[in-house]
Amino acid sequence: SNKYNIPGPAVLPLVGNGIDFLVRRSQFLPLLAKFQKNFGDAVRVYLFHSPYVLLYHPKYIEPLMIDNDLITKGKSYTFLLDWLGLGLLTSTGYKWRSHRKFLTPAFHFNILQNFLPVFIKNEKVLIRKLRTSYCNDKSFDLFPIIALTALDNITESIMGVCINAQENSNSKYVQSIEDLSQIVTLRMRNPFVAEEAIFKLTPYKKIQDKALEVLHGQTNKVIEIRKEELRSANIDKLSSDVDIGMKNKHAFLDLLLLAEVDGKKLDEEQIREEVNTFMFEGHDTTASGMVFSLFCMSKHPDVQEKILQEQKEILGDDLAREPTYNDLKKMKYLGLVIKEALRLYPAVPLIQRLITKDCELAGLRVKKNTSVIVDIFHMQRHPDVFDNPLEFRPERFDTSPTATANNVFSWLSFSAGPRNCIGQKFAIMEMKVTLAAIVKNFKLLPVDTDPGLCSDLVLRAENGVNIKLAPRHI
Ligand code: HEM
Repeated sequence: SNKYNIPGPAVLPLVGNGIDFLVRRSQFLPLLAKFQKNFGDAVRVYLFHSPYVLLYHPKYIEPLMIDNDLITKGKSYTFLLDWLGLGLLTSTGYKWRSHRKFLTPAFHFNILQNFLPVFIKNEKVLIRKLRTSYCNDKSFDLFPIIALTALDNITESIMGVCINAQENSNSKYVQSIEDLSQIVTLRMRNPFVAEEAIFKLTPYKKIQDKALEVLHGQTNKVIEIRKEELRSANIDKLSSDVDIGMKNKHAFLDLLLLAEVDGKKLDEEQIREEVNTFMFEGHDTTASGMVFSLFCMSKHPDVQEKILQEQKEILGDDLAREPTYNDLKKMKYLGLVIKEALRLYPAVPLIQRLITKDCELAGLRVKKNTSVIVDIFHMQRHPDVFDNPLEFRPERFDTSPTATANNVFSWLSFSAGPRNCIGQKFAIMEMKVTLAAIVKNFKLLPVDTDPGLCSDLVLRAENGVNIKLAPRHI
């Protein structure tokens, strides 16, 4: 019997609907679309004996996102634990609450302003790379290139350590992130490989171990470099809370290394968990966001012209001038372009919560221990939520939106409620700096291949996100 008043496909003994989920990575989003088409905006499925509910409409999603008790992440996040441990993304309860409170000041806009020179420096390296190696008749995949820019941005800003990944073009780190993301999401879909005993027998286990060695090696290196800098400067504690909040004498990493939570410094493991979490969550997301924004722009030359026009209005005669924080705030149209690109191509396409108490979501009965998948990707393409949802039209966010689109829960690219993205302002700032520079320097030309979208933790593309570049002269 269905103790849920939620429709879904017929459930087989033992495997549940697990067989349906055995699809190629680029077929997972289409599978979720098929469930929505067949059963509506809320669908119940079972992966083996574990119940999942898929939500596609803001009316069901809103009550979930605003509930201060429903802050525990879904079952699928367990596959991230070997990599990220229980950092801010994956933890719950008191640990999450106290770390969130403790880390929030590090994302105050006073601090973010100090990152502007970092973003500009790395944008310049990117422009030089693009001009010398990619500005020709050949199409190329943006993702690995932009991922290195984003990696340098996060490492140098919040970690306070310079690794020059763009110039050393050591893409072992980026490759490892991609390998791990694919393995982790495979385990989220495939209930067989999900089992630790089976996973260990597959070749994926070896690939995962190798990738973890690279990623953890990198985070350990970053922590060691910063520790050494603090040691040689004789700094062993923060002189006051305002060091972080207002004056930014210290990077985010120093907060982890020096500050106290409940009268105690964080232990080594807690520090590593947060560094791994922020290194990943702080660069792969913005990389995806920038790459798909550029992809959308490549198909819309008029949008590029409008961005350029806005740049001219803001920067005046000298289009090559470095933008100030104030200039960034004035880039309203570019902001709309990013918002619209993230609507169609949300960098985090799916999120999940574990329901920790029997509850009702706008009439849906959801039992304790159900994992609820919020399908941000399809919700943001829902024809009841956005007019002509597949059309790329940045202006849609400018004029008064339709009644349903007005709901803040109809645009969830950064999630909402207590577990929303802590890095939203950081991300928008980084994306504005980088995207404006690219549009000023190049014409983006479309390439006619289907990217083959994959929800591999962040939105990626099986066939790459390809464009061509032609020079502009500014
Ligand atoms: C375009 C860029 C970004 C997008 C679309 C994005 C999106 C999201 C989303 C949807 C969540 C909720 C995840 C969940 O419920 O499991 C989230 C959480 C989070 N994001 Fe972002 N993010 C972006 C950039 C960043 C950046 C730049 C940072 C760090 C500097 C960051 C750090 C985090 C962290 C730590 C969390 C967990 C917060 C918590 O649970 O308290 N993100 N992000």
